[in-house]
Amino acid sequence: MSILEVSHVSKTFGSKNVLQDVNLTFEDNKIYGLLGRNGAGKSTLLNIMTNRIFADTGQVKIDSEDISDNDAKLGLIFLMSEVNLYPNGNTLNQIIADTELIYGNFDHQLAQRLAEKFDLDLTSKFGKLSTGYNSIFKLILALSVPVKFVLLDEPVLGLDANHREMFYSELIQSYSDHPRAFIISTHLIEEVANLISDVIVLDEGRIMLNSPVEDVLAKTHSVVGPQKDVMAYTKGLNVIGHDNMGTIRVNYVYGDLDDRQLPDTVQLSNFDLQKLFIFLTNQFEGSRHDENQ
Ligand SMILES: Nc1ncnc2c1ncn2[C@@H]1O[C@H](COP(=O)(O)OP(=O)(O)OP(=O)(O)O)[C@@H](O)[C@H]1O
Repeated sequence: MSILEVSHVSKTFGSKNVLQDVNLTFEDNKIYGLLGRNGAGKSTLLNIMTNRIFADTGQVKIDSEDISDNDAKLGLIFLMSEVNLYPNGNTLNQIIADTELIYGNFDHQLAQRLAEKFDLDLTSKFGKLSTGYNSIFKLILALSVPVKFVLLDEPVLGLDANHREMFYSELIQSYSDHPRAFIISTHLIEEVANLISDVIVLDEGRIMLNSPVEDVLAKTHSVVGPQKDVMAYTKGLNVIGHDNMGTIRVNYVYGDLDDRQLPDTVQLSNFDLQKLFIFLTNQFEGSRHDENQ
């Protein structure tokens, strides 16, 4: 198994601290979701992880070897992003041939099958592709290169709902055929929630959450019932958000519940990753500072 390690990575642009002492470990048999609000530093991190830009401090290593200026290790990582690295005048077939020169062992059969499935003509010129097909082509490359770490930065940009579904199912198929690491940076949390095994939340350049999805969801509790009972039950717990529906109150708790007695009037259930993300990254008005607690 290969391990990709990000150690103490920091990056500033001008006076802005975009990444602050980021430490992460990726195994090559998991699908990671990299979540964060706009400007959180996700693309910067992915670019540093592929040596496209340099960290101010810190290191990125694969199996304990620094990746910078290390072609053997860089050949194990592929980043798909909205940045267009390919000449507009080249055909898709030419770009595939060039990609194979860099990464070797390109899965032509898969690329051909996917091109047919998505109705993409590989003799087209790259510069003539629509936004959606530009993404589709780059996704086909990402699934067909023989790397251990596939980094996808906003992979479904411009894809319609049908094409997004098709892509997610192909990703799962490809992963089960050849387990490797996928690191998916996206704002479409609901769409990837069932796909990812681990979730990483980046907030203002710092890692706020880094855990298996299963563990994270097990710590989410929505506590529903009459206002005063809910407030009493959740006193002292980590309430990260709330809703009021008339006299009914929902408090959203993140963390382990202790053995306190649940009143008959109050019900507990879990809530989803998207809601958790919204609460944790403070997109919910008043979520953090609940004056009633
Ligand atoms: N080359 C650059 N020069 C100056 N500032 C930059 C540069 N690249 C990124 N930034 C800034 O760094 C911050 C993080 O940007 P980044 O693109 O990494 O965030 P992100 O999480 O990918 O955001 P989004 O979800 O909006 O794509 C932003 O404030 C951005 O303006």
